[in-house]
Amino acid sequence: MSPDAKDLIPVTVLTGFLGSGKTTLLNRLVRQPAMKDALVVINEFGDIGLDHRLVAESDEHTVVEMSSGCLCCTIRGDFSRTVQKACEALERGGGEPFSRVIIETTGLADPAPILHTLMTDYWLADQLYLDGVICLVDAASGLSTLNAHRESQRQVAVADRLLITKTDLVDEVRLSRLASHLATINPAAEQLQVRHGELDAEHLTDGGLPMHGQRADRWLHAASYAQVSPAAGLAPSAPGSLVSMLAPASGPALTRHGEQIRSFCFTVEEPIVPEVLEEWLDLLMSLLGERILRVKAIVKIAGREQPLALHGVQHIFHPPEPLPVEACSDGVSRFVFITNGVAPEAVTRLFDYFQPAQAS
Ligand SMILES: Nc1nc2c(ncn2[C@@H]2O[C@H](COP(=O)(O)OP(=O)(O)OP(=O)(O)O)[C@@H](O)[C@H]2O)c(=O)[nH]1
Repeated sequence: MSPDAKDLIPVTVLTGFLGSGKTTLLNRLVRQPAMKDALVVINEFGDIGLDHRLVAESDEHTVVEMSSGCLCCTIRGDFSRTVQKACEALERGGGEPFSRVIIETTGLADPAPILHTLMTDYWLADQLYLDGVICLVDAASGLSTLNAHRESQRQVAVADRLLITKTDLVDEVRLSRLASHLATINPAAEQLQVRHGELDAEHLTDGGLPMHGQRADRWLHAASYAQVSPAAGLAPSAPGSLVSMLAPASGPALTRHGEQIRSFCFTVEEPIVPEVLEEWLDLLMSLLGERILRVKAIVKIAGREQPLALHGVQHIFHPPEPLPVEACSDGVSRFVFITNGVAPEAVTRLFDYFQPAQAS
């Protein structure tokens, strides 16, 4: 369902490695008038509820503490119940619904499971929509953290917006080195600099699925990525020969943890037959789902006036959202892939495999 078809509550997922400044930012944010009716869901890692005590100081806001473990890996089911209980309590008390939900992940979390939960949990998907993933990166330690921890790379890779924090601790040269490195992992994410958590709450909003043409461009940022097209002119691939493409290919250097973040935009000029789209994505996700960190697409379907927005994390896709016609005014479908070591050719060859044979 389209977010404006029903009053769904926007969700911001706030991620970033340990010590990157998430709590500092949240403490500032929750004091802004725009955040008055927000629900902040935080979680702890280990026994020290430092985050909670700090955020709880702001008594205008409902803060739900998850009592044990890490949101993304041990208490995913509880996450749904926690948000549900908070919403129901508010309703019983006659309060207005939450204007926004902010989920702070632990510094060690891979955000993908949280995004899966938002897409697949029946209750959550009926009440909330993802309005964006915001990732904090410490200007001083960000480069070494990215090199050493794959969670940190994944957090950056799936983000819609990157906040470079602690910019007071580094000079311009280090800052621009970090900014360039972040752009190689995630070329489309807007980068903002933040000192001591000072950020206008408006920067938390509008990272999610597009509701009108202009936002659609901003959401996809297709032009920021390396462009690839169907492998026109190449002999159709047998499925067996595709297997060789599925190994991580040459490209950006592997990190110590074997991650090789690659992103690209696959462009298809002609409207896509719905069955081709379905079969291609099915096979792609079943063969490569674990290595596809995020997919966003605006697709022109053959025989359908309204384009569709697609949005997936690993092998899970959000139900397609119909968009206004102007969101795809040139009729070209664009798929942005952020992957761990998937060669663009694997995506394009698989697509070609499902194309109807051309009469010679
Ligand atoms: N110099 C400087 N220090 C900052 C800034 N932002 C945050 N800090 C400090 O960095 C440390 C870590 O910040 P937190 O906000 O606790 O980071 P976090 O991401 O919540 O940390 P975890 O909960 O461990 O993941 C704290 O001592 C903050 O005071 C900044 O802009 N400049």
